[in-house]
Amino acid sequence: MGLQEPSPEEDCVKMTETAKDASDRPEPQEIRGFLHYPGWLDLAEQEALLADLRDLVAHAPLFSPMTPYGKPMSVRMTSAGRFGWVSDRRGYRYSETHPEGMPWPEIPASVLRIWEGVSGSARAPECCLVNFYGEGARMGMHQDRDESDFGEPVVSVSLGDDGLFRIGNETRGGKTQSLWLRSGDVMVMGGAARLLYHGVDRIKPGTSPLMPKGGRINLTLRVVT
Ligand SMILES: O=C(O)CCC(=O)C(=O)O
Ligand SMILES: [Fe+2]
Repeated sequence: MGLQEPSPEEDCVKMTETAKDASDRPEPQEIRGFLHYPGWLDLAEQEALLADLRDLVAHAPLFSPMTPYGKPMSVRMTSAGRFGWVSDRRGYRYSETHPEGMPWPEIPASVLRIWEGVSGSARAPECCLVNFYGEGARMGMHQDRDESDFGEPVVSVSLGDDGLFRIGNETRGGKTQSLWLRSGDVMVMGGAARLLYHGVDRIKPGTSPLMPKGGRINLTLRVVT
């Protein structure tokens, strides 16, 4: 028996056990208008996504962007989609090519499914920015405002080490609130909260079995045009 192909009925049971539907997904927790979905991706989904990202980075290597002030950012980056986010002495902007000159790879289907599950948008994302945080990397408080339609949300996906995410206000300064983003978490930055300042203070190395060598990956999905 053990070596036989599963019967169609057994196959069907397996399908219902592995194919997630909306009711298996966590409910969001609202924080300052951002929607946090803790554990949106299970471990198998995180592993599949990581494999897709390894492939992506093989085609579009991570680079260390320079701020317009001439200081390298501590986060390494790359992108997928029609547009990628780049920064150099000329400033921050979206570009249709990687700094090495080639177009960006397509956004993996595993990533598009997350957007479809949480964004509530009728459009498809045109950029998947991939941020890699090694030990000591951080991202200063900023607004995401290089996109042309602030009616479209930015959807963020976290993998690997825990990251301390800080949410502020529509202008710089003021009181802030922080939370740890963990591997498999999704955050939707949209609606009235679309232009809130946010950043990552630090990561906690060695907190995720997904990436035993350490590091945190954050994806942000954006409609650009
Ligand atoms: O790493 C994160 O959780 C946030 C990244 C971010 O805000 C950005 O890439 O604009
Ligand atoms: Fe951001």
